[in-house]
Amino acid sequence: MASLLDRLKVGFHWRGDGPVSFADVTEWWRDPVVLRDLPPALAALVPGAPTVVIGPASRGTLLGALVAAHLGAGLVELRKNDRVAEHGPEFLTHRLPRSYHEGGALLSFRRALVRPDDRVLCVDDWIETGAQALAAREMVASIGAAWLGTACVVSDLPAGSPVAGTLGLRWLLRADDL
Ligand SMILES: O=P(O)(O)OC[C@H]1O[C@H](OP(=O)(O)OP(=O)(O)O)[C@H](O)[C@@H]1O
Repeated sequence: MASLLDRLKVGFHWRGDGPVSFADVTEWWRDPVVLRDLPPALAALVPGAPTVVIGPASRGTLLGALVAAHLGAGLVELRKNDRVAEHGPEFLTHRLPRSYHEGGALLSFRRALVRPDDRVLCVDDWIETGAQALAAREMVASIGAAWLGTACVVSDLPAGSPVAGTLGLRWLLRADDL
Protein backbone atom coordinates (compact mmCIF):
# COMPACT_ATOMS: atom_id res chain seq x y z
CA MET A 1 0.00 0.00 0.00
CA ALA A 2 2.84 2.41 0.85
CA SER A 3 4.20 1.99 -2.62
CA LEU A 4 0.79 2.64 -4.19
CA LEU A 5 0.32 5.82 -2.15
CA ASP A 6 3.83 6.97 -3.08
CA ARG A 7 3.15 6.36 -6.76
CA LEU A 8 -0.16 8.25 -6.53
CA LYS A 9 1.68 11.21 -5.01
CA VAL A 10 4.45 11.11 -7.61
CA GLY A 11 1.93 10.97 -10.46
CA PHE A 12 -0.16 13.85 -9.15
CA HIS A 13 0.27 17.48 -10.18
CA TRP A 14 -1.41 20.72 -9.28
CA ARG A 15 -1.96 22.87 -12.40
CA GLY A 16 -2.87 26.49 -12.94
CA ASP A 17 -0.97 29.74 -12.89
CA GLY A 18 -3.31 31.85 -10.79
CA PRO A 19 -4.95 31.62 -7.40
CA VAL A 20 -6.97 28.61 -8.54
CA SER A 21 -5.31 25.18 -8.60
CA PHE A 22 -6.56 22.27 -10.66
CA ALA A 23 -5.85 18.64 -9.89
CA ASP A 24 -4.13 16.75 -12.71
CA VAL A 25 -4.36 12.98 -12.17
CA THR A 26 -3.80 11.94 -15.79
CA GLU A 27 -0.39 10.48 -15.02
CA TRP A 28 -1.97 7.89 -12.70
CA TRP A 29 -3.43 5.98 -15.63
CA ARG A 30 -0.04 5.99 -17.36
CA ASP A 31 1.51 4.00 -14.50
CA PRO A 32 0.81 0.26 -14.95
CA VAL A 33 1.43 -0.41 -11.25
CA VAL A 34 -1.17 2.17 -10.22
CA LEU A 35 -3.57 0.74 -12.76
CA ARG A 36 -3.03 -2.75 -11.31
CA ASP A 37 -3.03 -1.89 -7.60
CA LEU A 38 -5.61 0.89 -7.36
CA PRO A 39 -8.76 -1.22 -8.01
CA PRO A 40 -8.17 -3.73 -5.17
CA ALA A 41 -7.13 -0.90 -2.84
CA LEU A 42 -10.35 1.01 -3.55
CA ALA A 43 -12.50 -2.13 -3.35
CA ALA A 44 -11.09 -2.92 0.09
CA LEU A 45 -12.07 0.47 1.53
CA VAL A 46 -15.80 -0.17 1.80
CA PRO A 47 -17.18 -3.30 3.46
CA GLY A 48 -19.88 -5.37 1.81
CA ALA A 49 -20.26 -7.25 -1.43
CA PRO A 50 -21.30 -4.86 -4.18
CA THR A 51 -23.33 -6.14 -7.09
CA VAL A 52 -22.95 -2.83 -8.89
CA VAL A 53 -20.34 -0.09 -9.01
CA ILE A 54 -21.57 3.36 -10.02
CA GLY A 55 -18.96 5.74 -11.43
CA PRO A 56 -19.59 9.43 -12.19
CA ALA A 57 -18.28 10.42 -15.63
CA SER A 58 -15.63 10.53 -16.60
CA ARG A 59 -12.90 9.46 -14.22
CA GLY A 60 -15.30 7.79 -11.82
CA THR A 61 -16.43 5.65 -14.73
CA LEU A 62 -12.86 4.84 -15.73
CA LEU A 63 -11.93 3.81 -12.20
CA GLY A 64 -15.32 2.28 -11.48
CA ALA A 65 -14.89 -0.10 -14.41
CA LEU A 66 -11.57 -1.30 -13.02
CA VAL A 67 -13.03 -1.78 -9.54
CA ALA A 68 -16.12 -3.55 -10.90
CA ALA A 69 -13.95 -5.93 -12.92
CA HIS A 70 -11.85 -6.65 -9.83
CA LEU A 71 -14.96 -7.36 -7.74
CA GLY A 72 -16.86 -9.31 -10.38
CA ALA A 73 -19.62 -6.70 -10.15
CA GLY A 74 -21.41 -4.73 -12.85
CA LEU A 75 -20.76 -1.11 -13.75
CA VAL A 76 -23.28 1.69 -14.12
CA GLU A 77 -22.08 4.88 -15.77
CA LEU A 78 -23.38 7.98 -14.06
CA ARG A 79 -23.49 10.00 -17.27
CA LYS A 80 -22.98 13.75 -17.45
CA ASN A 81 -24.98 15.89 -19.89
CA ASP A 82 -26.17 12.92 -21.91
CA ARG A 83 -28.73 14.48 -24.26
CA VAL A 84 -30.82 11.34 -24.55
CA ALA A 85 -31.51 11.46 -20.82
CA GLU A 86 -33.63 14.58 -21.32
CA HIS A 87 -35.79 12.83 -23.88
CA GLY A 88 -36.34 9.35 -22.49
CA PRO A 89 -38.60 8.44 -19.56
CA GLU A 90 -36.45 5.39 -18.87
CA PHE A 91 -33.66 7.65 -17.60
CA LEU A 92 -33.31 8.77 -14.03
CA THR A 93 -31.88 12.29 -13.86
CA HIS A 94 -30.52 14.73 -11.31
CA ARG A 95 -29.59 18.29 -12.23
CA LEU A 96 -26.70 20.02 -10.51
CA PRO A 97 -27.17 23.83 -10.52
CA ARG A 98 -25.24 26.20 -12.80
CA SER A 99 -23.23 27.33 -9.79
CA TYR A 100 -21.78 23.81 -9.49
CA HIS A 101 -18.28 23.46 -11.02
CA GLU A 102 -18.81 26.55 -13.22
CA GLY A 103 -21.74 25.29 -15.27
CA GLY A 104 -23.71 22.58 -13.53
CA ALA A 105 -24.53 19.22 -15.06
CA LEU A 106 -27.34 16.83 -15.77
CA LEU A 107 -26.48 13.46 -14.23
CA SER A 108 -28.29 10.38 -15.46
CA PHE A 109 -28.43 6.63 -15.82
CA ARG A 110 -31.01 4.29 -17.25
CA ARG A 111 -33.27 3.36 -14.36
CA ALA A 112 -33.36 -0.37 -15.17
CA LEU A 113 -29.57 -0.68 -14.76
CA VAL A 114 -29.93 -0.50 -10.97
CA ARG A 115 -32.36 -2.95 -9.44
CA PRO A 116 -34.00 -2.76 -6.00
CA ASP A 117 -32.01 -5.78 -4.78
CA ASP A 118 -28.62 -4.32 -5.84
CA ARG A 119 -25.88 -3.35 -3.39
CA VAL A 120 -24.18 -0.28 -4.82
CA LEU A 121 -20.64 1.01 -4.36
CA CYS A 122 -19.80 4.47 -5.71
CA VAL A 123 -16.24 4.96 -7.00
CA ASP A 124 -14.56 8.21 -7.96
CA ASP A 125 -11.08 9.65 -8.25
CA TRP A 126 -11.78 12.82 -6.27
CA ILE A 127 -14.47 14.08 -3.91
CA GLU A 128 -14.57 17.85 -3.59
CA THR A 129 -18.05 18.90 -2.42
CA GLY A 130 -19.53 15.44 -2.71
CA ALA A 131 -22.36 16.76 -4.87
CA GLN A 132 -22.06 14.14 -7.63
CA ALA A 133 -21.77 11.24 -5.23
CA LEU A 134 -24.67 12.59 -3.15
CA ALA A 135 -26.74 12.78 -6.32
CA ALA A 136 -25.83 9.18 -7.14
CA ARG A 137 -26.84 8.14 -3.63
CA GLU A 138 -30.25 9.85 -3.97
CA MET A 139 -30.84 8.29 -7.36
CA VAL A 140 -29.92 4.82 -6.10
CA ALA A 141 -32.13 5.31 -3.04
CA SER A 142 -35.09 6.26 -5.23
CA ILE A 143 -34.86 2.80 -6.78
CA GLY A 144 -34.68 1.12 -3.38
CA ALA A 145 -31.20 -0.41 -3.83
CA ALA A 146 -28.73 -0.52 -0.93
CA TRP A 147 -25.94 2.06 -0.76
CA LEU A 148 -22.76 0.47 0.59
CA GLY A 149 -20.62 3.61 0.47
CA THR A 150 -18.20 5.62 -1.64
CA ALA A 151 -14.55 4.79 -2.30
CA CYS A 152 -12.37 7.56 -3.70
CA VAL A 153 -8.69 8.09 -4.27
CA VAL A 154 -8.62 11.62 -2.84
CA SER A 155 -10.98 13.31 -0.40
CA ASP A 156 -10.94 17.09 -0.63
CA LEU A 157 -13.89 17.50 1.75
CA PRO A 158 -13.30 19.83 4.67
CA ALA A 159 -12.37 17.91 7.81
CA GLY A 160 -15.46 17.00 9.78
CA SER A 161 -17.84 17.53 6.87
CA PRO A 162 -21.08 15.61 7.49
CA VAL A 163 -21.09 14.74 3.78
CA ALA A 164 -18.45 12.06 4.43
CA GLY A 165 -20.80 10.25 6.78
CA THR A 166 -23.78 10.58 4.45
CA LEU A 167 -21.76 9.10 1.59
CA GLY A 168 -20.11 6.40 3.70
CA LEU A 169 -16.93 7.90 2.24
CA ARG A 170 -13.54 6.19 2.46
CA TRP A 171 -10.39 7.48 0.79
CA LEU A 172 -6.76 6.62 0.17
CA LEU A 173 -5.39 10.18 0.36
CA ARG A 174 -6.51 13.62 1.48
CA ALA A 175 -5.93 16.57 -0.85
CA ASP A 176 -3.67 18.08 1.83
CA ASP A 177 -1.32 15.08 1.35
CA LEU A 178 -0.68 16.12 -2.26
O1 LIG B 1 -17.32 16.14 -5.09
P1 LIG B 1 -17.74 16.95 -6.27
O2 LIG B 1 -17.79 18.43 -5.99
O3 LIG B 1 -19.03 16.45 -6.86
O4 LIG B 1 -16.61 16.84 -7.36
C1 LIG B 1 -16.00 15.63 -7.67
C2 LIG B 1 -16.26 15.25 -9.08
O5 LIG B 1 -15.65 16.22 -9.94
C3 LIG B 1 -14.71 15.56 -10.78
O6 LIG B 1 -15.31 15.19 -11.96
P2 LIG B 1 -15.58 16.22 -13.15
O7 LIG B 1 -17.03 16.59 -13.15
O8 LIG B 1 -14.61 17.35 -13.10
O9 LIG B 1 -15.32 15.31 -14.41
P3 LIG B 1 -14.06 14.40 -14.80
O10 LIG B 1 -14.20 13.13 -14.02
O11 LIG B 1 -14.22 14.22 -16.24
O12 LIG B 1 -12.81 15.17 -14.41
C4 LIG B 1 -14.32 14.30 -10.04
O13 LIG B 1 -13.86 13.30 -10.91
C5 LIG B 1 -15.61 13.91 -9.36
O14 LIG B 1 -16.46 13.15 -10.22
